Amino acid sequence: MIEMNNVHFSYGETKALQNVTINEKEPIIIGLWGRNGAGKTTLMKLLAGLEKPESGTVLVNGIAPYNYSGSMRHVAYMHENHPFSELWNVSDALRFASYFYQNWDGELANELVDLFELPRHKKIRKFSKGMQTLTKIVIGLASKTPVTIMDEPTNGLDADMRKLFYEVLLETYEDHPRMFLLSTHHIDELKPLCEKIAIVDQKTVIRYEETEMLTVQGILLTGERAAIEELTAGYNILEERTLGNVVNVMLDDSFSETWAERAKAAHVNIEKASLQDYLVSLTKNQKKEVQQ
Ligand SMILES: Nc1ncnc2c1ncn2[C@@H]1O[C@H](COP(=O)(O)OP(=O)(O)OP(=O)(O)O)[C@@H](O)[C@H]1O
Repeated sequence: MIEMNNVHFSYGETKALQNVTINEKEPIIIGLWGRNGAGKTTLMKLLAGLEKPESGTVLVNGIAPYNYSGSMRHVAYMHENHPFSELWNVSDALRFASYFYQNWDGELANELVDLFELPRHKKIRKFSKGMQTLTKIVIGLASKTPVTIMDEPTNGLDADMRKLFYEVLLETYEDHPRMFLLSTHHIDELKPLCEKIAIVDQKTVIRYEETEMLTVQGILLTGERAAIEELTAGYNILEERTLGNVVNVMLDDSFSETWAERAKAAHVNIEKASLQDYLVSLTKNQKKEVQQ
C-alpha cells in the first residue's frame, strides 16, 4: 500500500527528510508521531504526491503519486490548511469531493454531516477550527480512498467530538478496510486505534512498529540514588531527575514482571511510562546525541 525507500527531500537549502524508508502492505491504521519540525507533514505530502522526492522511491498503491493525475483514486490527503474555497459551504465541498474521489460514498458523507451537526449552508471559511476539522474528517472518511492520510485529525476538536471521531473512524474502517495514516503530537489518545506507529525524528523515520510492542517500552524508577544506580547499570537511561536524595529515571526497556520484582526487591518504585512520555524522552535523547 505504501512504499518509501531511501527517500530524501529538501525545501531549497533546508533538508526536511533524509533516508526515509517505510513500507506497509496491509490496510491498517497507522499513527504518525513526531515533534514539531520532525518531518511528518513533508512525509505525508510526498505520499500524497504534492512534493517530488529528491531521491529514492515513493509508491502508493503501486503508483508514483507525484504529478500523476489519477493519484486521487489511490490517496486522499486531508491536510491542516485544506484549500476550501471562500465561497464553499459544506454541500459545495461534498459535491466537489464527489467529482474527485472515485469511491465517494455520498450517503456516508450526509450521515456524518448530520452526526457532527455541521451547518450545510454556512461558508466553511466562517466555521470554527473544530468545525473545519470535522468537515475534513467527513471528506476523508467518505472518500473511501485506499490510502487516506489525515494531518492532525483531532485538531480543535473537544473531548466529545474526538471520541465521536474515533468511533466513526473505526466503524467506517471495519465496513471498508483501507489504510489510514493519522499524524499526531499526542499519541496516547490515538494509540488504541492504531495497529502500528511510525516515529519521525531528526528528519527520518526512526521506528515503525506494532503499537503493542511500543506501548510496553519505557520504565519509570524512583528511589535512592545507590539503589537506582545498581538496578540500572548497563541500561540506557533516557531521562534523569534528582529531587534531594531521590532520583527518578526513565529507562529504555520493556516493562515486565521481572522488572517489577527487581524493583520491589530493591525498594524502588516502578511505573510504566506513558507512550507519549516515552517517545518525548526518546526523541529528546536522540537530539542530545546528534548535538554532541
Ligand atoms: N515550505 C517550507 N519551506 C522551507 N522549509 C520547510 C517548509 N516546510 C517545512 N519546512 C522545514 O522542513 C522540516 C520538516 O517540516 P515538517 O512541516 O515536515 O515537520 P512536521 O513534523 O510536520 O512539524 P509540525 O509538527 O510542527 O507540523 C522543518 O525543518 C521545517 O522547518
